[in-house]
Amino acid sequence: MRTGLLGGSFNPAHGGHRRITRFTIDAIGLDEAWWLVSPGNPLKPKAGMAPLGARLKSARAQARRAPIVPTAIEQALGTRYTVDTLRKLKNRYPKREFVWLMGSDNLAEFHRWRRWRDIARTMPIAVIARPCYNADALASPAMAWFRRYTVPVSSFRKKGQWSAPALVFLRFDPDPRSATAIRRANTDWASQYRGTPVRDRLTFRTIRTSEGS
Ligand SMILES: Nc1ncnc2c1ncn2[C@@H]1O[C@H](COP(=O)(O)OP(=O)(O)OP(=O)(O)O)[C@@H](O)[C@H]1O
Ligand SMILES: O=C(O)c1ccc[n+]([C@@H]2O[C@H](COP(=O)([O-])O)[C@@H](O)[C@H]2O)c1
Repeated sequence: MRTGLLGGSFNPAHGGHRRITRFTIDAIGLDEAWWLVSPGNPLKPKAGMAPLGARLKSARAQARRAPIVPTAIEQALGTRYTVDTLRKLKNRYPKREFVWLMGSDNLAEFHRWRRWRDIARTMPIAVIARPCYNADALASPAMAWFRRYTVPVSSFRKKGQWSAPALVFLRFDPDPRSATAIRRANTDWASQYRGTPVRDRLTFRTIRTSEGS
């Protein structure tokens, strides 16, 4: 099973997440993608972060009828840093072939992530172009290191084992949507997702929608 992993705050999930994920599934030949709804991005402030359950519910709504599985598995694994999450996921699902997915805004900051080169050695990475961030991403310290590992899309689609480090840069119709814009327009977006707890379909855990993550 070729599985893409899109980590994020999903505060809230939006149509841009759905669109880039579906494009990526088609472009690099994935069976499905998991959205790892983060208990808390280590580089982002806690203030303004909606409860994990509400963010997971918003992800469920956006993933409907698509081969996308939203999950709060990092909470179950007890991990915050991506390097730890990916190592544990590979141990837990040894038969899956994973690829890490992220928008170009994250590539621009990637050199600040804990042990980012180890992340790159753990699994291949697909970066999705994002309006306003591509120039910074391509000029970033991480990209200077990745340059020698950059591969064309066609090599991702080939059958057989993926190798790492490998980075593919995907350019689709740019999608300007962002969670920041949604929060600006509606500071209380999470209220529509309050109420009944949400069951994580991957971990079978039940997560409340009213409290901090
Ligand atoms: N419109 C988009 N185009 C490309 N990548 C995107 C887009 N929106 C989100 N992503 C990527 O999806 C992942 C999860 O994003 P996240 O949940 O942080 O949403 P966001 O819209 O970037 O949020 P915020 O505005 O709060 O930073 C990240 O890798 C991010 O780069
Ligand atoms: O591991 C790190 O050091 C690290 C630093 C910043 C962000 N991340 C991960 O990057 C993903 C995108 O986060 P975000 O908040 O930009 O949507 C999410 O899975 C975070 O846990 C990871």
